[in-house]
Amino acid sequence: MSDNIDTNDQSEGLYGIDNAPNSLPALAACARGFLSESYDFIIIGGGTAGLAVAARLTEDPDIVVGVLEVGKSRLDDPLVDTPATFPQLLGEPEYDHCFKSQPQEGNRGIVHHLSRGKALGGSSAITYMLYVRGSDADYDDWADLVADAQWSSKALKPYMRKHETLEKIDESILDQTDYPHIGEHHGTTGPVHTSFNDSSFPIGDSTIKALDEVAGLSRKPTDPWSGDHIGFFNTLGAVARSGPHKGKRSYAARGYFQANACRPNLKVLCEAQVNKILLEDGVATGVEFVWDDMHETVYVKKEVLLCGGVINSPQLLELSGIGRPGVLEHAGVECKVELPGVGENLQDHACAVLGLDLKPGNVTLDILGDPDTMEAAMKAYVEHQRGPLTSVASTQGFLPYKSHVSAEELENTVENIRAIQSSPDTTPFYRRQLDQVITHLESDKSGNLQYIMIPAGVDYDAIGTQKVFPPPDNSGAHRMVLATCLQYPVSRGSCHTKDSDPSVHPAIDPGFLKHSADVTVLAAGLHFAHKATKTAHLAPLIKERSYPPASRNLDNATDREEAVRDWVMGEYHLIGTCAMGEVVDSRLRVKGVKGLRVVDASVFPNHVSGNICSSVYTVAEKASDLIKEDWGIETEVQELSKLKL
Ligand SMILES: Cc1cc2nc3c(=O)[nH]c(=O)nc-3n(C[C@H](O)[C@H](O)[C@H](O)COP(=O)(O)OP(=O)(O)OC[C@H]3O[C@@H](n4cnc5c(N)ncnc54)[C@H](O)[C@@H]3O)c2cc1C
Repeated sequence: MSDNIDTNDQSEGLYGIDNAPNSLPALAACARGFLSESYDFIIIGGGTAGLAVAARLTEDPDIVVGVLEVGKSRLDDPLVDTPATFPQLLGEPEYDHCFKSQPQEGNRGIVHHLSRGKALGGSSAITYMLYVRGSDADYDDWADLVADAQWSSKALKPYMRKHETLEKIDESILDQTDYPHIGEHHGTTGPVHTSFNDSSFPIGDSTIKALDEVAGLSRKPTDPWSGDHIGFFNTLGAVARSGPHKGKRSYAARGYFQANACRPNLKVLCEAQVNKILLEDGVATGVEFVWDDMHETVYVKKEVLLCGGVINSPQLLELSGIGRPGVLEHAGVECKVELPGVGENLQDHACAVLGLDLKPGNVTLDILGDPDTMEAAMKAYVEHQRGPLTSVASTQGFLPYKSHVSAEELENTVENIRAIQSSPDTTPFYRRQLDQVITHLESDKSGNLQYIMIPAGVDYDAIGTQKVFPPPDNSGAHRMVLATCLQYPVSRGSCHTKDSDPSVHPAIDPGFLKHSADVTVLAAGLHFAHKATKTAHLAPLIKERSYPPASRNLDNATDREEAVRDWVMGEYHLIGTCAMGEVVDSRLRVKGVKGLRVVDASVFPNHVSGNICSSVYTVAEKASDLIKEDWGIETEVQELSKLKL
């Protein structure tokens, strides 16, 4: 790790203030308090991106920002703060919007529960906290799609660093072979703290060795956060390891909001549901919201910034009359701005899994089912803010699809995709996206497939309730899951409002396995993972495979594809429903409307390889500078450009 990282340095002032309620003056107690201000910017959604933008814009004391968030503040809620308790948040309406998908035809008609954070901090409050970045090619793809070099990997790197504080690796990790990192690609003063677990399971090391062996890899990625993450390693988590929030989740509400909650020019109203963006002559002038059953209106002096996330941002555009005319007519909403891309291009990373029961003597998080061990873990957490309750599932890595298949198989997969490109129904945008997917498939360096080892069991019947990660029981059994996740899907879904009533959830189709090329690629990944379980590093540790069932012979190609069709789940990485290039321009302004931008995961024009929260923070940091530039507010761009990258 670079010597210049001082994790105790809180001088930036973005982190680590007292958490007592009276230290959060920016949190409005009621709608009247919120409405007593007049705002330059209104931000819809105090989530991952929304709070980042609010923090950056209010660095200028003359800019007044109001944030409306439908969820509650969960600052100091132990279920949010304690990394190991994240599964308990999923499927709980107090924390999760609990969306449901349309039946997924590519996946046996299954209806998926789609978690989205409903809290100050949004989905960053309920993630499993893996801190991963995309590869350089991903952001260069964005820049190509929107014809704007400002979105290239080179241009975004300062923003990757800006949101992060990399913490020191724990001294108790003696063998650091699988913990690669180089300081120069990491931030030292950002609001989001990232760290490695302070303990590890031997099964994680065995898994990395097994995956390395089957991949034929002898090298480790130099720094998987540098833009090249091919290979297997222990990843970072968004968990603080020092300071007043040691051992807790590091997320937008903590790093971007709480740290700035004394700013007089920032107001946040929670439990406020925005129902509509007001448009006058093509200009966004304010929003209508409901708080405690009261309908309120707030007007804005400069811009409305829509940060409602990948489901609610397109829904709100449509409820406000911006979108595809047929969709709006069907929902009973008058069309004010025709914008056919709204709600289209929905993508997620679909995952297939191998469930493995381990032989006695192996230890996973299931150990927490033993009351004595749990008591010891709680003690370590309460007294020292460390131990298994502060851990994330860190064993993971990426490989190119090309490394898994023969030249002929690769060609067949590519031909299958080219067939879509030649269809007259394929939009020019999708055609160009598919060019990028093909380039990734043909590359030796592209992370088409991500592998994640979860040291715990999964309930395969719970996909519709999101209770897929059951609490550990006291049976003494130890289980692990090896997930294979598709990073550049060909399939596209959509998210459209069904009704002019904002409380009706939109129709959400994540499009899992809609196109057979996605099944082919995932099945190749599943084969690779299956082979890893047969190596001398893993085979002696495994009692039996619990999933897919033994009736699926994973040495057989047809069975592998059927196994993928039987069960996939999303990686919670929904993106793209207000895509840059289609719905917003490269300055994130909604096309055909003045005074309205979208800033959240919905603007990603195409998918990236890896978990996406870091990319959302990066987009928000970039957007903040774009907004500042457009309004003549001083930015840090010059200062950033001086940083050595
Ligand atoms: C369960 C889960 C696990 C994940 N795990 C990881 C992980 O380990 N690593 C990783 O990198 N990524 C992970 N992700 C993905 C990542 O967290 C999200 O992609 C990212 O946080 C999305 O940020 P956003 O700003 O687009 O939306 P959000 O953070 O969801 O913010 C949207 C906000 O808008 C609010 N809102 C919506 N509608 C309205 C309205 N009408 N009025 C007022 N407020 C509204 C919402 O309540 C929410 O707070 C995970 C996501 C989930 C859901």
